[in-house]
Amino acid sequence: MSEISGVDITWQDFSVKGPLSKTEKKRRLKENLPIDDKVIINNVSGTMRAGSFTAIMGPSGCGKTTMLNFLSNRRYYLKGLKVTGDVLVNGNSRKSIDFNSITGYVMQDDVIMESMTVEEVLTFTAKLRLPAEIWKDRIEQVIKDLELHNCRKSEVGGVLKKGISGGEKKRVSIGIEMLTDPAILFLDEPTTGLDSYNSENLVDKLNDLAKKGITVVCTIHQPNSFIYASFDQVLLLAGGYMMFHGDAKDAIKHFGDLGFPCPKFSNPAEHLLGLLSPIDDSYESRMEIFSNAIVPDNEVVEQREVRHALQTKESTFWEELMALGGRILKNLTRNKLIFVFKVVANVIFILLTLMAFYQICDGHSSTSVSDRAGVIFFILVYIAFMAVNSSGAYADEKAMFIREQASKTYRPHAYYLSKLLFEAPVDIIVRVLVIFLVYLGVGLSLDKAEQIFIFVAIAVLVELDARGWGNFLVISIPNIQAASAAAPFLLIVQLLFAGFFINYNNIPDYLIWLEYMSMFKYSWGGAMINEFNTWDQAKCGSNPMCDPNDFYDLKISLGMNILALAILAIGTHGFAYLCLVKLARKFRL
Ligand SMILES: Nc1ncnc2c1ncn2[C@@H]1O[C@H](COP(=O)(O)OP(=O)(O)OP(=O)(O)O)[C@@H](O)[C@H]1O
Repeated sequence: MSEISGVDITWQDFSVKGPLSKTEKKRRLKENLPIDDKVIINNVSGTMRAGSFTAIMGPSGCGKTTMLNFLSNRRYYLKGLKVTGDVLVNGNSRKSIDFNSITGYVMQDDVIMESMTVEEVLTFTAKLRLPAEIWKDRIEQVIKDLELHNCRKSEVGGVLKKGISGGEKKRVSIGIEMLTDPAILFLDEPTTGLDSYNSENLVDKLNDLAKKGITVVCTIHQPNSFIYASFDQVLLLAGGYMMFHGDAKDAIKHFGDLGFPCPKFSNPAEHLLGLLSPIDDSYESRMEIFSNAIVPDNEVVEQREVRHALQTKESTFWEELMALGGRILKNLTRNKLIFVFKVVANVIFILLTLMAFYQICDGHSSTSVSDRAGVIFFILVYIAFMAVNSSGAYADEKAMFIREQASKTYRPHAYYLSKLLFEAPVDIIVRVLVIFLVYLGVGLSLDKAEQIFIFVAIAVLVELDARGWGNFLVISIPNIQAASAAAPFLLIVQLLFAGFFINYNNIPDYLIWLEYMSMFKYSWGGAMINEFNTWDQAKCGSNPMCDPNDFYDLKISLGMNILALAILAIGTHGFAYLCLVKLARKFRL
């Protein structure tokens, strides 16, 4: 590990107030009590020294996570709260330094690309954030420090595919943050979900990192006695106060001296949490004793330079695009099941369509006109529904995107473009093959060779439009289930106003804007004009249907329909991209 100039972090007069819950507000209103904001943390100050390992502990709801968010500057998570106080780093105001570049934050959940190996995960971040001369050595160092040799070539895995263990996964999450050699490492409940062996092992590793000069700060729920003994510092929060901050061993003595000794053979952490939790009638009196005995932590830190020992870099757009593209391709080739499913779904579609509509369009009767209109509509609808669902990758990767944005690993436009250039083409190639086969099989017009190519071009634009809508929904709606429910609804509305179910003339004026936004209006209209381009009305007869342009009120030219589809594609992807930028801004530190 490179030499870190140690960093002391000081917080001064930190207070947090938050809105009352609805039920509490109702109760207070009923009892004529004031309904002011509740105090979550009340004017606390203190310092964590370089090279210390501090655990923030306290009963549920005491403000541990809020405190960690404040210290680590994760402002988005403090939204809705009234927060006051300052943070100093080596005696300098946090605002005066690039705080993000000297910190790492490990989220409670390990959000890592499941199909990649441990080494690939580390390489992805290292290549983007570190200069070419050092990234390989740095990966080796992190693997050594976090003892990841045994699993370096193993896939991370997930719920459906067994991969590395939970403890290893957590160490990989820490490793990603450690690549840039941060001076301060924040961890939100790092042992949650781990068995005691893995928890102890992890805490050991964190202790080792602290011994190398890093200021390690974590929140923790109920550590066992071995883990408690591994902390050098504990910060105990309860009832809005910092009840204790200092040596973990001194905490036992402090509360013992106040008349609450830790019983023999019991877990000190459990004993302390029991004392600080409202579990019995004597809670109020205990709190009074503890708050009167608070030793203020007003240690003055002399001002000194904040120096980041390791040189990091800002990657170029091209590097980001290539790294993201490589990750997408690895993910695609390793998730064979998804690929197989897509191929099978398309093959079934071809077979069913050909069984139902084989050469149905071959004819010159009025029935053939409605058959052609129906088949064209059916193919376009199929493409749109398949494409709108392909935005799932954005949903699966949202948490990972947020983590990577918080550490500014790449820019949102590189991410969005990588999806369009590396993920979409695989689907589009499959779809083009399907459309060729179906077009020939159902017997759509081949009077002019370009007709089939124009139809394919229209279908690809529908694919892009639907993908744009899908991306927009998945990125802009925070709830994935709500976004999935909205996608078919959005398509159904566009279907209704395509001109197939309701003739354009019959659409009420106040709903006309829905017609203009319908990708089916332009794709179906364009494909119909293309299909009947060479139509010989004389062979069909006098049935009104024999003049499809007039019967279906197809007024927009083929070129204009294609242009409208292209504008819709640019518009929907543009909106989706803007939502992605907004999402990234929320979480970028
Ligand atoms: N953004 C917010 N808006 C409103 N209230 C909030 C917000 N964030 C936290 N709170 C409230 O602040 C209090 C402290 O929450 P916090 O999550 O920090 O506690 P915690 O000690 O980490 O809890 P736990 O151990 O259960 O995770 C809770 O009452 C919570 O409801």
